[in-house]
Amino acid sequence: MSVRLENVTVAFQKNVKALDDVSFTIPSGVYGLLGENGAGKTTLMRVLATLLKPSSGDVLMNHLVYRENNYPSIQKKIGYLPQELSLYPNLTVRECLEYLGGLSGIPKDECKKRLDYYLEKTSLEEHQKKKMKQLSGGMKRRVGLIQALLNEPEFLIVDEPTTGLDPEERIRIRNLLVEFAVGRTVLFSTHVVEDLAATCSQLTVLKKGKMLYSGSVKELLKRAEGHTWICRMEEEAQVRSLEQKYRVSSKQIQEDGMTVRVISSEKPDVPCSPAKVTLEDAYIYVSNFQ
Ligand SMILES: Nc1ncnc2c1ncn2[C@@H]1O[C@H](COP(=O)(O)OP(=O)(O)OP(=O)(O)O)[C@@H](O)[C@H]1O
Repeated sequence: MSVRLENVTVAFQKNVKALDDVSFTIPSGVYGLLGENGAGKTTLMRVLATLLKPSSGDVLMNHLVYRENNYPSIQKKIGYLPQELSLYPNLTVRECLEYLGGLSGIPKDECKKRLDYYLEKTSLEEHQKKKMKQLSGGMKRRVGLIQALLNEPEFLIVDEPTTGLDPEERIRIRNLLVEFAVGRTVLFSTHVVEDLAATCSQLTVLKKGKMLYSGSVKELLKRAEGHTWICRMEEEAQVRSLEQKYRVSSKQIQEDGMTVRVISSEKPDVPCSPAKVTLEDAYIYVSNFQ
């Protein structure tokens, strides 16, 4: 399954475009959607989930065009984890998911099997008898993910699925999404670059509604090659002056001074050496220099 956006624009008010002429194709596997706050990620996902009609442009799921008469067949193939989801506070985790499974028309025995599997995969087995209102934020996020997975959709759309999860749970959820994506399409939106570095080989970068990059992680890394530097500074004042001139992506204090990572089109005019590009560097490079 592949999903294609063609010149999609969403304008909430005149002159304010949450998405501005965005075109790219989401093939099967895990596909990343990266962008700062307000970049347009949630808007794009809502369009893909059929919850929002674009002001102009088209979306196609394989050859099926996103039009109201096609929505029922499109929606059957979609699972969606929105950024905010409130589920029945007085039901237990299991009751809530069984109810949602029933609404999706999943046969009872099959629903039970899937629930056992996904509750184990998301480490929620021991919490399944808790009421939804008793769960922590990270647990609610995982229940939300199960509701999106339960129907085993061909196209899974997940909006920041790892928010509020501890490091071990993050890794488990990322691995679950990679496993789930075999033979399916998963759109994974986040502003945590690390999550995408670990899961996907292709992505789109958005900024203020515009598409800055769409393609492979490899090609994105290549773009920042020769523009990432490691500078060694001895004094805090030197670091401050470097920060005023260049885009600093990270700083590390060491015994003999400070190591500063700089993203710059030209070699900084301080002692420095080229660094191996990370996805975070490449993201900062395309977001600021292209
Ligand atoms: N219903 C709405 N009405 C008016 N403006 C909106 C609406 N929804 C979103 N916007 C605006 O559209 C832009 C994109 O918002 P969106 O929520 O899609 O960004 P995002 O990339 O998901 O951000 P975040 O990472 O903070 O969740 C923002 O400027 C936002 O204020």
